[in-house]
Amino acid sequence: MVEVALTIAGSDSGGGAGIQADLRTFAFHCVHGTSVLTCTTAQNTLGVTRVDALPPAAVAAQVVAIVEDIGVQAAKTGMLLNRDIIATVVTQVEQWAIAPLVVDPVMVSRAGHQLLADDAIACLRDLLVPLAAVVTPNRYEAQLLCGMELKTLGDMQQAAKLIHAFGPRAVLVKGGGMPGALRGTDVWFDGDRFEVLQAPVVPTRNNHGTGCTLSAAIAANFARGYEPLTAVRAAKSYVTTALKHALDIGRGNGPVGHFFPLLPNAGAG
Ligand SMILES: Nc1ncnc2c1ncn2[C@@H]1O[C@H](COP(=O)(O)OP(=O)(O)OP(=O)(O)O)[C@@H](O)[C@H]1O
Ligand SMILES: Cc1ncc(COP(=O)(O)O)c(N)n1
Repeated sequence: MVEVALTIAGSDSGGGAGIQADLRTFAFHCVHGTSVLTCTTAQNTLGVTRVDALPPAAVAAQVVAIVEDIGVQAAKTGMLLNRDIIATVVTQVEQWAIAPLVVDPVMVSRAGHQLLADDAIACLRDLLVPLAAVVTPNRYEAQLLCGMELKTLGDMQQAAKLIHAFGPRAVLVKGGGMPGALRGTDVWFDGDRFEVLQAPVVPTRNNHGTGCTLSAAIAANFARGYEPLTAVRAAKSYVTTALKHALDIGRGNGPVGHFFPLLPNAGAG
């Protein structure tokens, strides 16, 4: 059987994050990737210069085309941009019972560009997050979702608990934006147990797309039938390897290397 995963996300013209990172991640995991585009970004390693939304009806039609014919074993959401697109995605996920769903609550790019309208945060939190098998906020997104500042491991655990109360089955608070050794540390909470997932900090500025890659790898592992925590552990290990093989391209933050670990003479970025 061929496993199929779906990403509902934005396009990154520079190829480092968004749909492009998700599809490469699915392919690396030998899972067929389907995609629903929510918007295009004019983007490179330095930042985002323009964002154009797709009409919500175009988003809905892409979902229908995929689920009516192909079907998916797991899905993830990334950049959803605005309230109308979020509401459309929620309707489609519910109507077609798309599950398990990984929600990456993308809000701001690594370079500081806003990727979600201010008035859409509550909509994402109240309508989409409760449908998630796993929601994967980074430091900044966790702060916006639960209203507390994150400085320590204890703060990450507290935030995971607060976000769990919004209704997802599990929360993974990611540490890429945390200080010191916490940069490679993520916190898992499923309502029952906490788990601290640790990886050595990879000393590279080429970290564009880490969050997209992690959530896509979790979805791919779900499609392959992994249990949630097993899916997350394997995905974290993949991101660490991809970071070690990040690409030194452009003048800003280059992308992680999704396939480069496989190539002979793959150099670390
Ligand atoms: N320098 C690093 N060394 C090791 N692991 C890292 C590093 N930076 C990020 N990570 C890991 O990468 C994953 C993604 O976390 P991060 O906090 O960077 O997400 P994000 O900010 O959503 O990413 P994105 O850049 O796609 O928005 C997490 O597992 C995190 O621990
Ligand atoms: C289309 C799109 N989706 C997601 C991100 C977040 O990734 P990052 O924080 O690495 O910029 C992005 N920059 N662009």
